[in-house]
Amino acid sequence: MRIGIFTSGGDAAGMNPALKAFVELTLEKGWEPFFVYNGLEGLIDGKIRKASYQDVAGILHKGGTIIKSSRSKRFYDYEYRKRAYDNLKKHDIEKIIVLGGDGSFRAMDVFFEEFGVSFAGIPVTIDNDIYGTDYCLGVDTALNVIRMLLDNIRDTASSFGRAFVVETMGRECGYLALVSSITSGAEICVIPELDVDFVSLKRRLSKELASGRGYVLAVVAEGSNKTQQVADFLKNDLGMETRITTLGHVQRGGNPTVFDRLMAYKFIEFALENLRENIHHMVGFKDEKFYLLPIKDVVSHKYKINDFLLKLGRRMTR
Ligand SMILES: Nc1ncnc2c1ncn2[C@@H]1O[C@H](COP(=O)(O)OP(=O)(O)OP(=O)(O)O)[C@@H](O)[C@H]1O
Ligand SMILES: O=P(O)(O)OC[C@H]1O[C@](O)(CO)[C@@H](O)[C@@H]1O
Repeated sequence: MRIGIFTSGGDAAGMNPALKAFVELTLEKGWEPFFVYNGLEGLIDGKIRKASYQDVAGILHKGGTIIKSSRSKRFYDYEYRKRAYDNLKKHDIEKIIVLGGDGSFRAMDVFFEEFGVSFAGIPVTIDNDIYGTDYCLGVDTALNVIRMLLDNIRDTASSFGRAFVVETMGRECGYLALVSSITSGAEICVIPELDVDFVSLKRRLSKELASGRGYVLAVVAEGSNKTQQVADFLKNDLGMETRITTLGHVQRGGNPTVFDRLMAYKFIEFALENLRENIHHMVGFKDEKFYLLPIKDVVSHKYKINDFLLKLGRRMTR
């Protein structure tokens, strides 16, 4: 059997370990692994090549994706999806594994409906915002990168007695900011999922500053659109010298953590075990178990951060 794999949407650490696992496990099964380079764009342009052990040697520790990723305007048009299908047929590729976010799964579901190409989607995004899975590959590495950066910022914040507002990525989802706030001991956490009570915040932090607090760390999710507002609050309401740090794309890079490397293998193994005829599902990880969820269910629901984490985060919003 010939199986293709591609990476799509925002890259995340864990993609390379997953590609390595894919090639090794596919060959072990006596199947033929193919790389589709450059995501959906490469599928349209026929950038498809048989993969070998050599291709995946020495990539386990690398962030990003050695086969490149893309977002594709053309894939929204039937004409280009047909071209993509013809490319797969040319190589006799029967099934696909896609490493990406729910946008990429949606794209492949449309493709499945039109051409019957079976596929398994593995959730890979630093945003950890996909319905049906507690964990998306790459989020652990991103959280560790953010942790390191927040520790560094704390060093300078405490040295100067300043307030820092640190903006994380995550699109509309506050997961990265929330978990980072909790695990870095931030004083303020602002995410789209929680309301902020600036009056209570002022009361609490004024008291803390009066009794010796030397600096303030606020972590703000990009999706809340409140970075400037929080900075203005710290400056005007608390009278603190304030700086904003937007972490940006540094959060997407870095070598994958042990956890992401291990999970990459587990996701791929489960996907290959279940890559049967007519599969058009995502491999989810819930309650410590892997399972399959139809893409229709994935894309018709919104991911919700679990209540326990939200409860911990709420203490930093007031
Ligand atoms: N309904 C659709 N029909 C055809 N193609 C689609 C559709 N939805 C998404 N796509 C394709 O999937 C690509 C990837 O989607 P998107 O940019 O949302 O990234 P993602 O996979 O969700 O990853 P991330 O959000 O982490 O960057 C889009 O650029 C587009 O080419
Ligand atoms: O790389 P781009 O196109 O600037 O996209 C950035 C977006 O991608 C992500 O890094 C991953 O979805 C988001 O957190 C962020 O909003």
